[in-house]
Amino acid sequence: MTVRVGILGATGAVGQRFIQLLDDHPTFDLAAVTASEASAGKTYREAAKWRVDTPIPDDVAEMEVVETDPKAVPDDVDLLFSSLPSDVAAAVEPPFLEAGYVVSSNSSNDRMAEDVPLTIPEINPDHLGLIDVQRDERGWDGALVKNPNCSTITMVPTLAALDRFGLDRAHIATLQAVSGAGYSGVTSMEIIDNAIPHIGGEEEKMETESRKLLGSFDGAEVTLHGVDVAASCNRIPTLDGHLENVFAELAEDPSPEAVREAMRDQPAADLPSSPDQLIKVFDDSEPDRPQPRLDRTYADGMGIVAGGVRTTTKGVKYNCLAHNTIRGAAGASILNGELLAEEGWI
Ligand SMILES: NC(=O)C1=CN([C@@H]2O[C@H](COP(=O)(O)OP(=O)(O)OC[C@H]3O[C@@H](n4cnc5c(N)ncnc54)[C@H](OP(=O)(O)O)[C@@H]3O)[C@@H](O)[C@H]2O)C=CC1
Ligand SMILES: N[C@@H](CC(=O)OP(=O)(O)O)C(=O)O
Repeated sequence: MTVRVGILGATGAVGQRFIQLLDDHPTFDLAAVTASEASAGKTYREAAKWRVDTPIPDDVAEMEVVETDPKAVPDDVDLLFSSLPSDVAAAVEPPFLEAGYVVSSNSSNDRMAEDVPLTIPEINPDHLGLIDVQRDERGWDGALVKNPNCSTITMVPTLAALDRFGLDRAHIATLQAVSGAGYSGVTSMEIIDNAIPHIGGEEEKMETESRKLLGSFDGAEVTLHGVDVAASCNRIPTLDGHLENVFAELAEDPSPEAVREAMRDQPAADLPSSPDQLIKVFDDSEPDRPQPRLDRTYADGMGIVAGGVRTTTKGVKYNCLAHNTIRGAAGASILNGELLAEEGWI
């Protein structure tokens, strides 16, 4: 079955990743690209300052960019991906939902709303059931599904694997790539030869979104997981790939090998963009992995890579990494779109 898709905010950094990842997608056919009024009416090639490392697909280059308005998007588009600034998304997504579109959104607004599924297909696919609650409460014909923040999605699959040992507490320090801040987010004068120990709002997102993702859904509401999460976020001068140091306190006392096995056993999803093995784990023979430059393209950027598993007095510490604009952004929304299609929500 072919699904006709559109991208809201298609000219931006994440929008460009959507276009790259949707090129040659087995079932999704790109039919609409939107951006701001300043870009509307131009061809995509004219409107987008293309910065992705593969060329703009020929058919997309000549597409007309339209306004981010339900009236400008063809009615026969089945699924919209959203990569708008969150304040814009908060204003613009509801009219699309009222008009009956299903929106798989990467923007941070409404991630913690009680009736909005915040989903990683390999971790909490059942939370999509919140769509029925959402439709009842909001009267929308469409549906809104969110993927998490890029730093959150990097660690949550590893925490899910640790939960079999009784996950009590997780403390995390991040080393985040500059692409996470967008093309103009940090200047070269700020970041070269430097590290910035603050990323606005990021720590709160990691601390709350992770508990929702790991929480349980009873058909009516999500109960947050009881794990105590504390994060400290740092920007460093890598281009792509967020690396994180995790310190997890556990009820049980597993060996590093048992932890590595649990991470390797964390199930993948049977979806077109899901990796065959969700978490790749380095053992003791390569204690200096994962590294952003060497490991961010694991599984075409859709996988999680972990390593350096060591015991502590109350549990384990380890490092994990994911590609922030692929697994952490556009790829995460596409995977949610694939799950929506697979489960018949579109
Ligand atoms: N960069 C990253 O790694 C990550 C980003 N995100 C999130 O994804 C979202 C997009 O980020 P990013 O791609 O970096 O942002 P960009 O600023 O690069 O792109 C924003 C997009 O939104 C469009 N837009 C801006 N204002 C309006 C408006 N008023 N009406 C309609 N369209 C508008 C822009 O169009 P135009 O070109 O015409 O201005 C552009 O297409 C954000 O919410 C961000 O927080 C999430 C995870 C990672
Ligand atoms: N804050 C993230 C990127 C981002 O935009 O996150 P969010 O999707 O939560 O807005 C970073 O700097 O790496």
